[in-house]
Amino acid sequence: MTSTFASIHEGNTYFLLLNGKFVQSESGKTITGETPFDGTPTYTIQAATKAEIDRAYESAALAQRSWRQVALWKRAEIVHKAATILREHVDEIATVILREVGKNRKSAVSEVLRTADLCDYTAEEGLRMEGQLLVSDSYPGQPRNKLCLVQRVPLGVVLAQGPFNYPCNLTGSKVAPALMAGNSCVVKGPTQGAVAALYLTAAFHFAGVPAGVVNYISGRGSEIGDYLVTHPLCNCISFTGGNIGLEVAKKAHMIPMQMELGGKDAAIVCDDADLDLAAKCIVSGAFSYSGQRCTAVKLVLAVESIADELVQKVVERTRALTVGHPEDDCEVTAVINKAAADYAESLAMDAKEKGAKFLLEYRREGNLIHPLVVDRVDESMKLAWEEPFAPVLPVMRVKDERAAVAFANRLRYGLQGCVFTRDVNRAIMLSSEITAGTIQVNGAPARGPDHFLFLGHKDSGINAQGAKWSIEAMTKLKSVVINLPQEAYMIAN
Ligand SMILES: NC(=O)C1=CN([C@@H]2O[C@H](COP(=O)(O)OP(=O)(O)OC[C@H]3O[C@@H](n4cnc5c(N)ncnc54)[C@H](OP(=O)(O)O)[C@@H]3O)[C@@H](O)[C@H]2O)C=CC1
Ligand SMILES: O=C(O)[C@H](O)COP(=O)(O)O
Repeated sequence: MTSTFASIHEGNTYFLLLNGKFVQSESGKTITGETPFDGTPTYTIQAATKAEIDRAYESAALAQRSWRQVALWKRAEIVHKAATILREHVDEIATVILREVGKNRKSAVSEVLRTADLCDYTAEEGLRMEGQLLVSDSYPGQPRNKLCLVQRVPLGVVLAQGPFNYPCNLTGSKVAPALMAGNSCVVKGPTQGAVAALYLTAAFHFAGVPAGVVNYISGRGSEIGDYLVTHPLCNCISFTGGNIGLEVAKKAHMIPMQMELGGKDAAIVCDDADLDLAAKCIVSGAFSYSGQRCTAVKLVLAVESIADELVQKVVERTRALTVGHPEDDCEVTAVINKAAADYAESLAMDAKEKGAKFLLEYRREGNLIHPLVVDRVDESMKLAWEEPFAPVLPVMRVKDERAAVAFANRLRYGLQGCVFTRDVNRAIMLSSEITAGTIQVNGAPARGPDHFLFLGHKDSGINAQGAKWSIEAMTKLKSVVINLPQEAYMIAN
């Protein structure tokens, strides 16, 4: 059976989507990716030109004028259809994710299905995007002779830029709410993950959005990124990625932004914690998808009195992790590329040189770093502060939970964190004092489920994500005030 997606590529070469057409770039330039795990060629994508970026934005701006007047139920019907298309092609798309970003098959399948669920939920959330009616006499001294109708209105063209680690889900977490809000999209996929992001974008095209409502651009962010984010027809930037996002935010003009950036999520383990639970959450939190999650546990702050016992449990569980090829559903696989592996290695070696202890043998084959627990990390080490985005877990021992909170609050990031304690009051008190978007109590940091609030404080982001909040982030408020000739009270009897 021919795939719905047959027209997005020719053999191994994948196209741009401009104004409803899948095309090769006029640049004649392409980029061929390689698998993180064995360096074999994956797919060839287009290196778009500035003129093609202009066309994408122009098409999106024009199409949005009609799209914003498409009935909400119709928009929802199309977004639901996109979810169905994703489910119908889950294996095809999961294979692309596995090859492009080295995610094991089970997790890749889960990412696609999670994205379909996100689309369905967002469609329903968009249908119920409430307005508001205000009456003037609710304000002191006012008669009821004014009615204020408040609505959310679309921004126009949303630039949707996702990271490599969830090339389908984090692109979908932008496109679905953008469309439900009445916006159109220019999608720029991560170069490693570009084809998965193209599949996601194309799913909306095949679901029936009018030409120009979704457009897809590929090419190196370092080459075309500035042009994309400063484009005069860009009305909103929804960006997920690393510190580059901080630069993007500074370059962008006065437009709304939804920025989900890096994290250094700390796990605070109190002296009354359930250490088996804490160890389980820390190991899964630190090493799933090889630590390449913004919400990965990236620092353990263990109260000294329980640190030895906790570390022993963490090491035992870490030793049991499966390490190897994503096709074998191994939990730890190669990180995205050599530069990422080199960076993580440099952080680990810097810590070791400054006195930290490797509790497992350091092993690396190419981009595959075996899970490593680094104990007795202190603030002189880069690993205490920076984001490895790899299977390297630092443990810092602290006097008590107050010292743990104090250190966590010195981190530049404020995405998530987690607290392990049996005392709910203590959990609430500590969570309220930690400067982060979300604190998980007795659980690992996580963005999912995708209708939950998800946001970063400090250098971890601007604005918020999560079905409802993403729709809001891609709209503005607008009001119409009806001035009545005299007071008017609606009555029922
Ligand atoms: N808070 C969150 O929800 C998440 C945060 N992250 C963070 O992202 C990082 C890893 O993901 P990664 O993909 O490497 O992130 P990057 O920041 O490297 O890339 C994110 C996106 O920005 C693009 N880009 C690169 N340079 C520029 C530029 N100058 N202008 C505009 N866009 C540009 C990239 O394109 P290209 O691929 O072509 O370089 C990609 O599409 C980690 O720091 C992680 O913490 C990841 C996932 C979720
Ligand atoms: O990109 C990421 O790292 C995701 O936002 C993490 O999502 P998860 O916590 O649900 O895996």
